[in-house]
Amino acid sequence: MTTGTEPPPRGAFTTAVGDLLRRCWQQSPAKTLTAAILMIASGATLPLAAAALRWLLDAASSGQHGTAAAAGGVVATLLMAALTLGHFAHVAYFELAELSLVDYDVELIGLANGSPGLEMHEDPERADRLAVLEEEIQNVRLALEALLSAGGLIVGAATTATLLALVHPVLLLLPLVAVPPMLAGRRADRILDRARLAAAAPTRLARNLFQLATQPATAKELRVYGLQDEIRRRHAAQWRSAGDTLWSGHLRSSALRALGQMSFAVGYVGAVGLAVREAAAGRQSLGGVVLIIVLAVQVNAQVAQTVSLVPALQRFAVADRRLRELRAAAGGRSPTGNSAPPDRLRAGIALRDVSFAYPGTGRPALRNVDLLLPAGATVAIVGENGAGKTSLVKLLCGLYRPSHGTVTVDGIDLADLSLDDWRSVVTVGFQDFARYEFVARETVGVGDLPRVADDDAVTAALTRAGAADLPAQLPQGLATRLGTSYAPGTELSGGQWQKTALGRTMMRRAPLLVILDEPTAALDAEAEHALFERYAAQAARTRSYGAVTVLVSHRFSTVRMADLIVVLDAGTVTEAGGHDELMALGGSYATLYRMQAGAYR
Ligand SMILES: Nc1ncnc2c1ncn2[C@@H]1O[C@H](COP(=O)(O)OP(=O)(O)OP(=O)(O)O)[C@@H](O)[C@H]1O
Repeated sequence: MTTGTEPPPRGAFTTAVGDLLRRCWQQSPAKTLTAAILMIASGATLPLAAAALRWLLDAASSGQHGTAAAAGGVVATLLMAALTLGHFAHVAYFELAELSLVDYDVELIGLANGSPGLEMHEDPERADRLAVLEEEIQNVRLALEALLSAGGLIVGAATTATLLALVHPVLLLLPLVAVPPMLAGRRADRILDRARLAAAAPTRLARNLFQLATQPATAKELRVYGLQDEIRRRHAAQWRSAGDTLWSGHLRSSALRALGQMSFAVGYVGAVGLAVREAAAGRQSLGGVVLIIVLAVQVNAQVAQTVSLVPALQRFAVADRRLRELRAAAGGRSPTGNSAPPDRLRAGIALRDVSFAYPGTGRPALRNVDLLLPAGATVAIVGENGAGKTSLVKLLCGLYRPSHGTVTVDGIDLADLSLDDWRSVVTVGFQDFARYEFVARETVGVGDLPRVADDDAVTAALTRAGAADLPAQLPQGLATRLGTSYAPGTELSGGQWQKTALGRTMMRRAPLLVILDEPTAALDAEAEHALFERYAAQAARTRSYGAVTVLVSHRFSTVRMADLIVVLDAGTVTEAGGHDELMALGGSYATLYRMQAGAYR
């Protein structure tokens, strides 16, 4: 992967332009053609109007009044066309850009969530790139306008060059003085790109802090701990840091652009001098002199426009390159196999010498784990904070691949399974479950998308999850819109949100793996115990087809019912067995169990 601070590789520019045009064409061929024709036509009108002006002046100065009147009509028509064609083109490409923007957004959502694993979200470098890209891709309207204007400019510049060559060949050198501003513009843009990338991390952090400071979920803690000023201070510091970086980037790039423009100014003064000398020597008519002065002004405008267009196109080329890199990264890592999972488990899920470190950390979260989750068993995983319980769950879901060792499902390596198919038979209640601000029915129903709107299925899932009372607590039952972040709805308590998450885990009809990774923290010990009993009862039902139920909890009193209890410590399995077996062993499980049991007495 190239870094964002490098210039776009050769060909990136044409690839980006090709990509944009292809996307526009796919959205609407008619609008793409209309916008292109109108912009190109508007590019030729001004130089042609200058030629018509010369015709008008020469005819008028030689007393040919009829010809002068006809030329005047042509000048007026061309000027009107120059002033209006761009506006009509604008109507066409504006809608085209909106359509393309939606298309880019859809692709970005797909890329952020499309990789089989979590790399896109948990690798800070890629998260930064995604944040920059989300912002830059919004410039697609400017890029499209720049691209169409560039088409018009090419036609305009060719017409202008032909007219200049006809008057005096040396004037063809005029566009050459456009080269330094263009080079300066490219360099200035690279400086700006580097500054944007450097400012991405503090900007992201500042936005996080802003959300932290404004979300209802955190409002209580901020007040109790008196964190408002601290968060405000940190937020301001991050914005300042991002702002300073961007300001310095803008300053340096603007200075460079101004320097480039100066070189054109010198060329323009030379062209006007030449026109005056030609007239003084009697080698040019009045019309010819005016043509040189008008065309030189147009060359100036064309160059200024080119210089102003290049950054928009370059920025777009950089964004397009980032998009390609993200596409490659999303498709390149964690490729998924295509074997189908078994329809029932016979042996179970086995971890063989599994070690795992999160990308970029080098510090193993799991080390040499050997474990069999037997078919039909209820397995409890216990361990201190940071012991590796959630990491183990993520590996079981195929959200990450082990750095070493294998996870097999009835002997089939998880890496060979189609992850989509595997996940269609896995259901998980995560510790940090999502709060979908949909109507309640859908918030639960997304646990089994084909039945998202099936009231009976949702009600049955809530009942199995011990949350049958939830719909009655909502003003419009399952039709109640939940949450208040985006639309007026009903805010739920922490425990109620948790119930929606638990309901989701009960939506799938015949899962092979059911995981509860501490989604019960908002429930009291008694409620958690009752809930785990439900899951154990559910496990008895699913045992017939070998489903494995995994419960992660810190509450030892509720995990004792599991068939197998696994104790994790600093990423390794230190004890595994049934409750009685582990109590007899007298190890850390027995000690912690007695401690917790004592606390409840
Ligand atoms: N996304 C991540 N990137 C890098 N390191 C991580 C990430 N998530 C967890 N870790 C690290 O991996 C180790 C194991 O974390 P894990 O979340 O698996 O622990 P846990 O047993 O589930 O803890 P808890 O009981 O607090 O939920 C910890 O050292 C943690 O800091």
